[in-house]
Amino acid sequence: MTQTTAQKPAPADTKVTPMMAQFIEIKTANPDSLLFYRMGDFYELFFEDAEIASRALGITLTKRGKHQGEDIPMCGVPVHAADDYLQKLIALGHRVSVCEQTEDPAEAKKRGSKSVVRRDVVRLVTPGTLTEERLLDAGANNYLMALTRLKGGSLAGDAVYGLAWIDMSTGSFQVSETDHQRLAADLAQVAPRELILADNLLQEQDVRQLAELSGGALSPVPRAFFDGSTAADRLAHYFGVKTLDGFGTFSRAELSAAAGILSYIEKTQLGERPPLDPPVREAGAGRMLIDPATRANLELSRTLSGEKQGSLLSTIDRTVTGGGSRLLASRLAGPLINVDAIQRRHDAVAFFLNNEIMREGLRQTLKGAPDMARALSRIALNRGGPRDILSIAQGLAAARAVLDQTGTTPSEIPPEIAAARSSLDQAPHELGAELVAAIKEEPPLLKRDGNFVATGYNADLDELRALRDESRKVIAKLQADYAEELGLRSLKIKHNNVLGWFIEAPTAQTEKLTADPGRFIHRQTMAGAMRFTTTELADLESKIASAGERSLAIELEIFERLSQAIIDAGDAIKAAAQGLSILDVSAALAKLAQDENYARPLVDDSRAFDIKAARHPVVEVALKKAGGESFVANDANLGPEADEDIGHIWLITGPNMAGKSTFLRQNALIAVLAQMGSFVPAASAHIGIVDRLFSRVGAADDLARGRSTFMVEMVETAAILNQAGDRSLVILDEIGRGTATFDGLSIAWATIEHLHEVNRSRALFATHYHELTALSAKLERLSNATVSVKEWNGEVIFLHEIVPGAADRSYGIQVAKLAGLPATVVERSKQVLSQLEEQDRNAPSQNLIDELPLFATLAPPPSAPAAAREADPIHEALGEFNPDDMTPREALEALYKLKGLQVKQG
Ligand SMILES: Nc1ncnc2c1ncn2[C@@H]1O[C@H](COP(=O)(O)OP(=O)(O)OP(=O)(O)O)[C@@H](O)[C@H]1O
Repeated sequence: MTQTTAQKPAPADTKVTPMMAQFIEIKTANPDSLLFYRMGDFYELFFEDAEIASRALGITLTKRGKHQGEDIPMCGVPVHAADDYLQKLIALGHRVSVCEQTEDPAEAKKRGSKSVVRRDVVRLVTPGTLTEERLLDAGANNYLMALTRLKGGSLAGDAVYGLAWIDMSTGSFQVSETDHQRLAADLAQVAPRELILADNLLQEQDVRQLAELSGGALSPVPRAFFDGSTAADRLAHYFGVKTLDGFGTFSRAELSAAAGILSYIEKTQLGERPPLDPPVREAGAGRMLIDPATRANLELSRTLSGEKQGSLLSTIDRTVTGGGSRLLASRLAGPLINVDAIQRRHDAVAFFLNNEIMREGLRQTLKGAPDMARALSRIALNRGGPRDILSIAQGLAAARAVLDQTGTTPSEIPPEIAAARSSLDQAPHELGAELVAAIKEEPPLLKRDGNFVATGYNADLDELRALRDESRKVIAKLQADYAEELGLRSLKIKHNNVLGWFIEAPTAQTEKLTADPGRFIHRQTMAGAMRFTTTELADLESKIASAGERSLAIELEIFERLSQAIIDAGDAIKAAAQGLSILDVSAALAKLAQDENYARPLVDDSRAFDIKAARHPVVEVALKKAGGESFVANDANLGPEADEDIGHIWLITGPNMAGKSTFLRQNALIAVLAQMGSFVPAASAHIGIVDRLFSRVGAADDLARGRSTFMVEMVETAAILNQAGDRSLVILDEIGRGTATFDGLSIAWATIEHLHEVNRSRALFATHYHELTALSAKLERLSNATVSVKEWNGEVIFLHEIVPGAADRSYGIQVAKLAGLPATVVERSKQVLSQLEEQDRNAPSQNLIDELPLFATLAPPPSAPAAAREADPIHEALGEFNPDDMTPREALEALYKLKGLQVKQG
């Protein structure tokens, strides 16, 4: 992430202008961000800030005056378009201080003609503290996270880590405690946009690496932010309570992280207090642990190339509101491990599956419901506008409508839905009705533009508006009167911001006006026209202006009153917004289950993993879209026999392209879906809680961190073997592929033994090493499975069906042929293969099994295969020919050559 470290300009010297002196003072106080310095209708940037911003935004770099004899680089962005520029800079990881004029320029003038308008930084914009609708993704949470470490914090004396994360745009606030091993998974689950941590902690190599892995912009802060001795008090002070007891109990690490994040918010929001929920303790142990590599490999919320499209989340997301989409994303990021909680979510989905008419009506209503949580947050931060009030009004109206829609049902309402309905019931509906009456249907964006309060809401306002409208009519009449009196049809009364109202007539026809300067007071001469005013017109003008001013004052007063009422009812509004999101998610998952034919999984505390006729949710949809062959469903059963409680391993061999990876991933995805509370793409599924999910699928270089493909593979495998337990689900695809055959085979071999004997996890292991299938003779919980293919006329046909047994061969060469490898290479590969196979028949790997007792030190690997037996010269010559490239003459010569070789061989 880019961090902004603009050079500090030298302190003010005697030669700097007063404005530059002010800039330098403010910049010195805000060194770690780009300073947007307000000048009239622009935000200007100077010095290195200007250079960084002009490069990042692609805007022109100019200069303005001199500082210590050097030109001052400068660039600027217009205030009305500032949001777009901010968005770009924030996306690039910069932080921006917004410095506004805090007094009217007229006030400054009163202090002397040279005095500078007062300015101050009113806000520090950072990636994790955004609230503006245009800067946020409606369907994604925008988390700010704090990480702190307590040395020797655990009972065993190990370090513990405190985590706190806030979505300022909705007010959610969570804390948790974790250890070094889980840390990466916990960071990945939240996927913060910005991560703050003490500067000394960030300097530690391994912490820094983990922090970088989180993907958020890193913001180092002073260590004092996390001071443990004052943490509880600071937290209590923020929430205006005497003690935190009412919020639950928190560990020292959690308190320190929570206090740290609040200090950062106070620093960036400069006094404004976002309406945060009290912190909720998220038991890290209450979620399925999915480490960052697994999360990425399974493409849960993004594909390996970083796209949302094609991820599991985008495939299953049928929500219709921003809040629903965010809730679905966070449920998918952290599947549960509590059976009751999971079943409650399944009950809610089942309910909407059985009540289709109700569900569709509900979804229709929700479609029009605005994002109340984010509007509320803007209002509370004093950044709200009339449209935010309207959002609350419409959101509360939707809550009312949803309550009615979901009230009557022949079946019993499940607890999750009943709880959501109850929060809708307790929403401030009276306030909602008042807001609906108060705000116009399409109000302007900014309150200072006025004209957003509905007619009929305030009598004084209506009267002033009538006066204003009346005055406009009077002006129209005045124009007609003057025109007639002076016989000037081209005379017009117009308005602009500089002159206000004025009379305008073509210069050639102004004789009568200039003849009566006492009445027609000259204001301006234009090319071809002259402008005048009259006392009558000036009177009318001030009437209109004061009516405008007074009505704006009334509107602003109404705005403040309604905003305060909304803030006062903030908790109930937030709860209602959450209720709508829960209903949206449950209905969306029901719709998904119906559209895609998903089944309700049975999740319990056993070690079962029995999935019948399962499909890969994403590949299935992709195949359907392509309109070609349909997805072939497959079973998986890794559950224990009746009297054991440990998992089984399936070793899957099979041709390339047959569907091994797809099969592996679909089973992992089904576990995730089941435990996040969704139905699953299978005919049936019985899953004993999976507490940790590990996957090592595919290979990717991590050159940025200096690791080769093979190194990445081994690091990930090591993590699995060190951490997986008997409640874990492990997916391993082609372990050892990235190195020499015998090294790879040996590593894969030992890995399976370890999984079977030590980890005892439920596991799926796909491999190209057919030698491994021999292990099933030794390991009683290891079964061989293969993907069936048919061979027809030398062509291979993939059936994508998983069946018991081992593959007889790889068909790699057939796949290579399908991929378009030159025919000569394909032919030559076949020759080499048949020779290698011949050798293998003489020294089968079955021997390995007999020679290697479990965990015995590996015997030195059999010597490398002797170079392929001296090749047949005729075959070799054939390999050199490429018929497509030959002239008829060359072809004839080739034929003679072959004949000659045959004669030689006798
Ligand atoms: N069950 C299935 N039904 C239909 N098509 C499938 C199925 N499984 C896989 N496919 C198709 O086959 C393609 C290859 O699948 P996959 O990548 O899983 O093969 P693989 O055996 O892992 O191959 P390799 O060994 O080369 O990595 C997929 O992209 C998909 O289009």
